[in-house]
Amino acid sequence: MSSTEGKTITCKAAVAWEAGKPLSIETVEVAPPRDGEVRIKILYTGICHTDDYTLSGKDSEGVFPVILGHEGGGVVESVGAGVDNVKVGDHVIPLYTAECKKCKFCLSGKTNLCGAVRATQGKGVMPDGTVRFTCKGKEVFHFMGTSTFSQYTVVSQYSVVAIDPAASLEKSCLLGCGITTGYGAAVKTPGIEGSTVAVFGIGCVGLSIIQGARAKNCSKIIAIDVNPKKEEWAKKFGATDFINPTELKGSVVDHLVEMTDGGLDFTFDATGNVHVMRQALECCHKGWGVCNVIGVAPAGAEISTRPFQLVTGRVWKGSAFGGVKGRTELPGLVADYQSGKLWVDQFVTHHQPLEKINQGFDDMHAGDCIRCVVNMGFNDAP
Ligand SMILES: NC(=O)C1=CN([C@@H]2O[C@H](COP(=O)(O)OP(=O)(O)OC[C@H]3O[C@@H](n4cnc5c(N)ncnc54)[C@H](O)[C@@H]3O)[C@@H](O)[C@H]2O)C=CC1
Ligand SMILES: N[C@@H](CCC(=O)N[C@@H](CSC=O)C(=O)NCC(=O)O)C(=O)O
Ligand SMILES: [Zn+2]
Ligand SMILES: [Zn+2]
Repeated sequence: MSSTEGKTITCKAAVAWEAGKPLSIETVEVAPPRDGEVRIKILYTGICHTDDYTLSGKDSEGVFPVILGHEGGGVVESVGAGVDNVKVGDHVIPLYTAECKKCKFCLSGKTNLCGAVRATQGKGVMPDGTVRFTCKGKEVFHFMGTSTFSQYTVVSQYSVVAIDPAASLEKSCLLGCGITTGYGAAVKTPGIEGSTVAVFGIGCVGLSIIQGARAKNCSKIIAIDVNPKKEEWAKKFGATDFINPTELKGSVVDHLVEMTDGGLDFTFDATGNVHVMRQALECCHKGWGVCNVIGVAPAGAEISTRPFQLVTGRVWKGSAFGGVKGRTELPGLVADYQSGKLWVDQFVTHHQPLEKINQGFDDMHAGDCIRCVVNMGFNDAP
């Protein structure tokens, strides 16, 4: 039993008081976990573009004040009644895509989406409709069921998975979102083995798609990005070609169709730009090309194309968290990282302490950052 079990913990967190403003490092109170909940000491967290997107005010589910963050790694501090999937001291990764293993979605065998906590998660509250965070006497909302920008957070038992304690949490926290999202989206695509692939947007997600496509021996892996610095990154991860659309005379779609004798077998959008999503569909091969939308677009944005693109056999689909079931499959990805099969360390380009988390957001915008890992400030962190 930990000395803090059953008690409110006072700790540091980065609070987003309102949209469009920098985060504020505050002293917050974190209430004990209730039935079916887990309180986690967060040691490290990545900063994902989705945190930035919600902070910007463009997220239709955005609520403030809130503690953002969903790419964390930590240690279980205490558990509420009825929790049997993790225990105090376990090394864990919080899961923004929960897995209850008993809802209609989880039992369908068709999706990694889970219905157990998603509705309350989207409102920034725990499954019982209340919050565990307070700051300066005000209630603070949760984010994506994880809120990893706090030294301690509370999550549903369905939103956490234990991993091998021998794995570095400083690195494997990135499996909580970006790497798993891209790698899973690629390797779980039926028929991708040996095929031709185009990846739009070469950030953490895009590089992870390339990594997955390489693992599946794709014959052509074309990386597309408007940032010329991404060519070296894309080639390092396994891209066979790189295109900067701003350097082309004609359209990127025409160029890709010509390069691939009629179009790609599989394409992926990892930009969040709806115009790019259209390009990613329209460069697919007639009759069978499949476009997977992964990027998150602002509230109100819509995708469009001529229905003829679909009539002639192209498919538009999407995926969240790479189609990966977190509690069932994430420990396997951690094992793949430990064995060297899955690159993770290579994604970490920047580090910041919690006090400088806003600098981490600036790093992300600078164009040469793949992932910034934030150290939450525990001197005993492994
Ligand atoms: N569906 C899901 O489960 C998840 C979705 N996301 C979303 O995926 C997207 C990518 O995330 P990150 O890799 O972290 O972002 P990132 O910002 O690191 O990478 C995006 C890349 O797209 C490039 N880009 C921007 N406009 C472009 C254009 N017009 N054409 C080609 N390239 C362009 C940028 O230069 C950048 O390199 C974001 O929208 C993020 O919110 C992230 C994680 C999970
Ligand atoms: N709140 C947003 C939805 C954002 C979104 O699509 N999120 C992805 C994960 S992005 C991670 O970095 C996701 O998991 N989607 C599935 C889900 O159930 O949320 C909005 O309202 O647009
Ligand atoms: Zn993310
Ligand atoms: Zn479920």
